[in-house]
Amino acid sequence: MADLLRVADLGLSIGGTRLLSDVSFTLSEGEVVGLVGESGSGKTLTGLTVMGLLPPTAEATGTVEFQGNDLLTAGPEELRRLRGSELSMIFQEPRASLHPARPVGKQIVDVVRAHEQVSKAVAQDRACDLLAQVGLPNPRRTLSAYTHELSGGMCQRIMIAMALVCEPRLLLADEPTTALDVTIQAQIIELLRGLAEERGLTVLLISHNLGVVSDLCSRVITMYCGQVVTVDRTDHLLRHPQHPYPWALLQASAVDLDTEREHEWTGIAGTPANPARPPVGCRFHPRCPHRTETCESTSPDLVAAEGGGLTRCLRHEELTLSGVSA
Ligand SMILES: Nc1ncnc2c1ncn2[C@@H]1O[C@H](COP(=O)(O)OP(=O)(O)OP(=O)(O)O)[C@@H](O)[C@H]1O
Repeated sequence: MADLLRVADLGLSIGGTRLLSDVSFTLSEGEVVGLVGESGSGKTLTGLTVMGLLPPTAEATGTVEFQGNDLLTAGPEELRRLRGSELSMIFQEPRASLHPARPVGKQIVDVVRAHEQVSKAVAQDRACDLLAQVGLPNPRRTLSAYTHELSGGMCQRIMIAMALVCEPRLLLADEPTTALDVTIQAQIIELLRGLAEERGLTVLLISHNLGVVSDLCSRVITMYCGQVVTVDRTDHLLRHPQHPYPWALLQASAVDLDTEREHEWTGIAGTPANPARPPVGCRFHPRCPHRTETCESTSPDLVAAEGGGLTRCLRHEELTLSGVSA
């Protein structure tokens, strides 16, 4: 499959503070890929960089190639056009992204009419179709509802409907289920899975939750302290992590290998390193049970690992880290 997105050596500073370094990964057409890591590891900033939604004081280096065009050198007009036609992003708190004092139907109609030169009546029919496609019962009635009349899961379905207006090729979903209860989380994940399969939509699912990611994604990118530390197939990552960080994430989240669901989050010992002041050497070394003196002084590159993935661990060839036990 052709690469839809190719991020290479991405670095990002905001207001002179370095927050992302050497972020590299690819997404193929139609792939659903997870981007995981603890809070502050740089997942959202990576998504916002792809969308061109950074604050004015941001400076990005490297390349973010989408369908062969470098988004980092694209002008604001071109980025706006892409966001209106090829790229969409949904966020953690859907209610916060919707206007509380306007019926949701009007808000979807606005988005439709911002993209297509159609009458209000046609835009309303399109809004209704979209609500049906994201599994909302009674779409006509939902169009006239306000957010306070809808559940969090319904609001997220509406945000997904809005993200689909432009029929994007790539959907960035930033913690789309975190604010929802477990049953609704599963329904939203099923919806995303269906959309990816039926539309060939490429999805980058940003989450700290390995259970959610392992349910939906064929590959997983792990970030720590502003860097990508592994890229691997999900099944391989769960059984044979090639880096002590995803290994620790797996142990801490206790993913059950039989169901591939996360049942408890206990956290990793130690404090996440701050990307603005990263440790010398391997950024994970202060929390790594396998560190050596070399890890304290030598920065590892992202290199090929056993199983076909990539890892940023100096000791990956000698360590045998087994995944979580069922
Ligand atoms: N606009 C900004 N200005 C300065 N620092 C920022 C800005 N946005 C994010 N950061 C910092 O960059 C780092 C990465 O943030 P980011 O939001 O990408 O992390 P994350 O992995 O998505 O975490 P979370 O899961 O909590 O959303 C954090 O240390 C954060 O405080």
